[in-house]
Amino acid sequence: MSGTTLFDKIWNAHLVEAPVDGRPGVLYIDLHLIHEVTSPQAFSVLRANGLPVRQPARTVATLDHSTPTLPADASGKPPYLDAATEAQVQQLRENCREFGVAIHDYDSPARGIVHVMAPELGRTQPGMTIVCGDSHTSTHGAFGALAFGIGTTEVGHVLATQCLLQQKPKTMAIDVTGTLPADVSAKDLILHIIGHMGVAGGTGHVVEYRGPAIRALTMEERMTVCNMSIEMGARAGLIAPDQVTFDWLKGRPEVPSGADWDRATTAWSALQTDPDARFDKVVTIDAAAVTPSVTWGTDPGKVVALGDRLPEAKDAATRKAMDYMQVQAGQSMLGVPVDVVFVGSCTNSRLSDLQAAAAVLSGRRVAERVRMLVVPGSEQIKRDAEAAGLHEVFRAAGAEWREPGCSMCIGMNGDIAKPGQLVVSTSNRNFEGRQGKGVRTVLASPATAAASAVAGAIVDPRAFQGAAA
Ligand SMILES: CC(C)[C@H](C(=O)O)[C@@H](O)C(=O)O
Ligand code: SF4
Repeated sequence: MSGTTLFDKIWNAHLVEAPVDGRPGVLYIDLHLIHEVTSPQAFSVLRANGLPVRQPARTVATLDHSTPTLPADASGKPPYLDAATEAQVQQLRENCREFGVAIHDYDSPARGIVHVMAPELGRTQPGMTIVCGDSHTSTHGAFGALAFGIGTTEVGHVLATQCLLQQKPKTMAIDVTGTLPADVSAKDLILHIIGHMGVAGGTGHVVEYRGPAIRALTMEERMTVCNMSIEMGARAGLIAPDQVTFDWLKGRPEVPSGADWDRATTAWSALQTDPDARFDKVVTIDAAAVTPSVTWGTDPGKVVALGDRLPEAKDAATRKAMDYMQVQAGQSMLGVPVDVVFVGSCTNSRLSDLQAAAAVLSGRRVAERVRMLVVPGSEQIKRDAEAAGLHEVFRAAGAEWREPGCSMCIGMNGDIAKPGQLVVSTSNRNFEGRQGKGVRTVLASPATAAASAVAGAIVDPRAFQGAAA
């Protein structure tokens, strides 16, 4: 008999009832994260059926998508885009009060993008099952947790039962061999991987990222990688926990301490794929071959290394994407004029991301033609960044320093660009119109985004390393 994968270990430990004859299994959920967009209907269903939230202590709410990133006015009211976004926030507040769920409201020092704040609090822990009505729940897989997005109906199921009906996914290993070159980021790595796999390459699979290049990543970098797993269609991304994970978690508010910590780390250390375990699919990626990369099209699989030429427009979908993005087969993305730069989102809004952008901007100016927004992922990151003086670097360079939230990643709060504008964005999706009607999104690393803000056009950030003269 062959060994067991990390995925199977977590799956088996949480199975209340195994899937049989095509019927889904019942999976126990350790942590349910909720935000204002995908939870209102679920609470309405509970209310209509007279059901309580089964385990409020395993449910955590935050405000992120619809929250303004400009500070409140003199009366203390946040400047909402419209009545609908304000009502959404108010509804989550009321639902949490009525059902006894903890919410990180504006007065919470821990509020932030759901996939940023839960790890910060130490709510995200190895070996857990974690769900949220949000596709980028895959982020939490960086800790060796089985974490994936669910639909609003399922949010209701989990609220009511703390369980989820689930078909067993297939397993895939992505072995990242070698060493990532200096000045090439985790964002470049995951863009490269998605470019290689395509947007459907991971469909139906839970992907475990392995190998020396993954082991060498910090927790923040691992979160960036796992965050975008969904963009290749994967159900979830996973990285086995190790000392890097434990060091990052130790001392966080919701993490066990003392003897409980020792017991926890002993248990977590067993969360490894056995050497003889078999995956349904294995893919190998050479980290040494990764260079700064960006997207050129309207899905995250249309990736090109900076300086390389865009592919031929051989099908209608490619031609459509090129038309929308106003790019042509055979050109490079270097030198493409930039209107807006967005540094933020659950992919790249953590302290190290802001530091990478600040390192480029320090002593330099954002180009006249460019508007640049820097949006920390959480209140904690905002405090840490300000303590380190990063906000001053951004402001001195001419960038806007905002309040935490999803912001221009999706633009639900009103942070959008103008039709036709090109945004270099550190987020994870470049769909048509996502950052505003007719807006063209180019996904990039924080360093590439910041360097392009200075140049006013897409540039290779390696030309900007080191302090400005
Ligand atoms: C609003 C929410 C449902 C959505 C998601 O599921 O991912 C959003 O976070 C996104 O990034 O598109
Ligand atoms: S930052 Fe963007 S991708 Fe992440 S949860 Fe918010 S909208 Fe979704």
